[in-house]
Amino acid sequence: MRIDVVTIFPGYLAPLRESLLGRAADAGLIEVALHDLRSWTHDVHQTVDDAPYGGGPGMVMRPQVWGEALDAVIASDSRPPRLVVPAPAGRSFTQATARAYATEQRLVFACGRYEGIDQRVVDHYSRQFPVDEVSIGDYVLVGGEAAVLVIVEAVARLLPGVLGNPRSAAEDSFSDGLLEGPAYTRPEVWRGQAVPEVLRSGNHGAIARWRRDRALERTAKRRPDLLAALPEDRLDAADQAF
Ligand SMILES: CC(C)N1CCN(Cc2ccc(Cn3ccc4ccc(-c5n[nH]c(N)c5C#N)cc43)cc2)CC1
Repeated sequence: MRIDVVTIFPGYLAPLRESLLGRAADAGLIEVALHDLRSWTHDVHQTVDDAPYGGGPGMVMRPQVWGEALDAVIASDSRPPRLVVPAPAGRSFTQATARAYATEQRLVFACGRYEGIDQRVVDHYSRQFPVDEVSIGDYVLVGGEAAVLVIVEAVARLLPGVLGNPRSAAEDSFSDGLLEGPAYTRPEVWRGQAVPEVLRSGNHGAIARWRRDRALERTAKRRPDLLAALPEDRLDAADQAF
């Protein structure tokens, strides 16, 4: 997978080259290219923003510079892109979105700042490629860069060969629609707290049941919306207690 990120703060995306993603890049599983939006400005001040039509606070990012940048970046590789634009008003980015993006050959991220990017940029490219405006959560950030770090990590970990243990991605939260339950490791007792007996029993059936119960219990308490959204056939008779 090729990932291009256009931003006025390329240094913000440096973590994409660290650890998990760094190894994936070194292994050729992911190619990451960072592009400074200001490279496509033509004035001495490298202006990327202007006052909003209709008035209001803040500034909006100019369409001309984004158009020149995205034209150049998209043309730099033959793989067809999905353009991803993080935005507070975007559709929610979920694990299902991450799974869908993991099947793409190429993702191009447009990181806005200020009050966002002139809408005509999204409208223009939507006529040529799939374009998604996505939000990583119901809180307000200052720009799209943090969202790109989140999205790229959530997607990259699903790519074959990126995670040391592929079962992790298959069994983590949200994969079966539930939150995962509590996890434990040695020592058996820590500050007077013992590991639940069943996990040391060697009874794999009982362990699986206990883990399922804890996942259902936690989901019911913390994310009843996920439980309500589960298809009927995903809950068996033993689950009905939740
Ligand atoms: C004055 C008043 C009526 N306005 C009302 C609407 N407000 C919306 C507004 C607020 C902040 C920003 C800053 N910003 C620029 C680009 C950008 C990309 C993503 C995000 C972002 N924030 N939160 C997420 N989950 C995000 C994601 N993904 C934020 C971004 C842009 C836009 C702005 C203020």
